Amino acid sequence: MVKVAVCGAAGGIGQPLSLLLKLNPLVSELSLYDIANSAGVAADLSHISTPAIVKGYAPASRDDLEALGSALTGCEVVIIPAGVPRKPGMTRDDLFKINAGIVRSLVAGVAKHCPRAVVCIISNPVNATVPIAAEELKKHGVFDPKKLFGVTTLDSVRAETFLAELIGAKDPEVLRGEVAIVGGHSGDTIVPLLSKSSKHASQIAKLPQETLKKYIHRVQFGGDEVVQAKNGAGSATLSMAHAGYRFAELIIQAKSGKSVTRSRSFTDAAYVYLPGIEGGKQVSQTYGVDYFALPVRLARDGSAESVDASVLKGVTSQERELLKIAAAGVGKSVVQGTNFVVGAKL
Ligand SMILES: NC(=O)C1=CN([C@@H]2O[C@H](COP(=O)(O)OP(=O)(O)OC[C@H]3O[C@@H](n4cnc5c(N)ncnc54)[C@H](O)[C@@H]3O)[C@@H](O)[C@H]2O)C=CC1
Ligand SMILES: O=C([O-])CC(=O)C(=O)O
Repeated sequence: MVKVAVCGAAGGIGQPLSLLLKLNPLVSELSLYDIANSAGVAADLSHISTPAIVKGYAPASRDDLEALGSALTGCEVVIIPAGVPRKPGMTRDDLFKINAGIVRSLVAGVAKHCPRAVVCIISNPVNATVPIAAEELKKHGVFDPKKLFGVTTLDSVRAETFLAELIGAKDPEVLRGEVAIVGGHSGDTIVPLLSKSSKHASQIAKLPQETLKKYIHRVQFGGDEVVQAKNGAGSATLSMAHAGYRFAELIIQAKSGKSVTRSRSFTDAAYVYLPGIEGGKQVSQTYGVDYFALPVRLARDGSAESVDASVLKGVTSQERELLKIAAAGVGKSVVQGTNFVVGAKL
């Protein structure tokens, strides 16, 4: 049984994500932290007849850190979807100004109150907020690279859904894990490696080049479709709650002793600190970046045992180009995120 915290639990992602977590019988307690309405969301979810005990926490004032401490104490998994979402015309990078500080303060709470927890960062721009989290954890002397994940599962979910449409697969679930998504989580840092698909390679090979090009672009910019359709009311929330839960569920299952292995024993990709995880160092050297999304294998404590660097071998020349572009974009965000903490005065 696992105690899980959601920080930003009353938001567009936080509410449905908390609902999905409440439905998981392996969750013993759900700590819902938000600066607004967490009590209401907790009261609502607490009426659902599943084992998880649900408690809501909110700070009494801007300087109140006690509620965050109470929410995080004893938590083994912390999921962070706190922060502002995009509006049409904005890039994820435009969110940095507000979300960088939010993520930093929440992760400081993790460092103090549950330093051994597995932390999943959803708040954008993920390419930069994960380095912020890493630097903040380092500052407190509790950084374990194996326990920090940037959640990029929505890119995999989209890749599977859009590919199912193209090859006429009625149930996109059959494509789960079929398209390795690597790089980062924004625009051209997202790289779907179609050449790595094994079971559906012949169907993919029949698709015209132009279709494949459009497919890659749609996976990279899928978030924009939702931002535009919501027209000022935010970005993906429901599909993100599903995706965030899909990744968190793997961690919860691993911690509960359930097998989470899928094809090639690697699960969904996540954005991680490469030098700290088996298999990551060489990718870091090859692409000149410390962070990259790669398929991860989870250990029994829900941490990253290793990353699957083999997906980057034997790619097509077009994919190699995409990887170079992604690495350049990720590199810039990593510098921005790192400097936010390292360069900032205490
Ligand atoms: N990683 C990914 O694939 C995706 C990431 N996102 C990102 O997730 C974030 C949240 O998106 P939404 O839920 O749609 O936004 P939202 O505005 O609906 O919810 C955000 C919640 O965070 C709370 N919050 C703000 N500051 C806080 C703090 N200091 N402590 C605790 N809670 C705080 C707000 O009160 C609000 O309830 C955005 O940054 C968005 O860009 C969105 C979709 C996909
Ligand atoms: O597009 C956004 O801003 C939200 C997001 O990360 C996504 O939907 O992939």
